[in-house]
Amino acid sequence: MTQPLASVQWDKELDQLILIDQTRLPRHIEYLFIRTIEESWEAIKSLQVRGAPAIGMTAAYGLYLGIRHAQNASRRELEQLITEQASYLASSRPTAINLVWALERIKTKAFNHPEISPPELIQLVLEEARLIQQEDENVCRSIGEHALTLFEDGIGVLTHCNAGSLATARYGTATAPFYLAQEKGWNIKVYADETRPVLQGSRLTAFELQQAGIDVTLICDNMAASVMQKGWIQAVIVGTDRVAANGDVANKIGTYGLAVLAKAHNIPFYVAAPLSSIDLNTEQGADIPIEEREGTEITHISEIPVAPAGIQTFNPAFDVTPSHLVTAIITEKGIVRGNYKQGLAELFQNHNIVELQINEAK
Ligand SMILES: CSC[C@H]1O[C@H](OP(=O)(O)O)[C@H](O)[C@@H]1O
Repeated sequence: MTQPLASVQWDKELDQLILIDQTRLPRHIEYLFIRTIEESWEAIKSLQVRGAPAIGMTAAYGLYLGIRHAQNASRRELEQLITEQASYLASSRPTAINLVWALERIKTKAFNHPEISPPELIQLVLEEARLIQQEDENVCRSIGEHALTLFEDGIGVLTHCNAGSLATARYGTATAPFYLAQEKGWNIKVYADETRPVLQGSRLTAFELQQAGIDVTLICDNMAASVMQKGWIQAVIVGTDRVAANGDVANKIGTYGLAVLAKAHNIPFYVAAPLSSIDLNTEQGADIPIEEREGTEITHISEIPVAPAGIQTFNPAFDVTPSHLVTAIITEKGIVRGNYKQGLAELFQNHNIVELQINEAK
């Protein structure tokens, strides 16, 4: 098995962030050397790095890049700068809660240490960013272990978009059970939706699973119903950008349709959700801000026009799946079913997870 590509790496020697440019995959494996907060913001905005956990990590490192030269600032000036730079990074994409979760986690940690000097505070921000990345790999593996209790050797599983190793520190969330099943010697047959318009499924999920030697079949989004009808799919598993307190799930556009199809075919529909993607401060899915992106993502593929010039477009990057269509939410702390409002709240309470007070422009 080829080790999955690490989409986000911190270069300690050169004090820089190294990203795989995911807009160039699968044809070209190219790296971006990020040295400023502006480059971090642009990498997130342009989907050079994408995937909720990966953009959270990138924002965390970007915050450090945005303050690292303020060694001579006063403590008060530095705290003000951290707040301003975090707000700037949060403006890059609105839906994935991991972005603001990572920034709020760092701010909370930093501001809870009034005794340390500005240079020490700058170093603390970097150390917390690195901790977020290190934890994410273990979180993804734990999600995979819990997800495997719901799968069997030899089943067919459909997934959407890329909630893979490229979207996280390693393993992915929705793809974690595929990597762990391979370690166990199981053969799970993965069906990957291409995921129009940006094609994260064909360009990224199919790429990374094929590289890993995992049995993956690429299908167009409009083929999902047929493969379900043929009986090839025993489960659907997707990632998420944000789970609301009631269990409604924001994820890549097309996820809601898959959930309806799964229900119609009596196929379980699972959501792999790290706690960092669960937002108990947002009551319901209707309150989750849905990013709308440029119409050129729809009208062009690799800069080749596939629609008439000037055509009107509607390009929401995400949709919301109501909780009643979700069979279970798989987290690193366990699997939640049924009454999600109660189950998610209990999960946080039982594991002493402090829900960060996230202030975001709605
Ligand atoms: C674990 S990745 C979660 C989520 O993020 C992706 O969106 P994007 O590619 O626009 O960043 C997709 O919705 C994944 O399911």
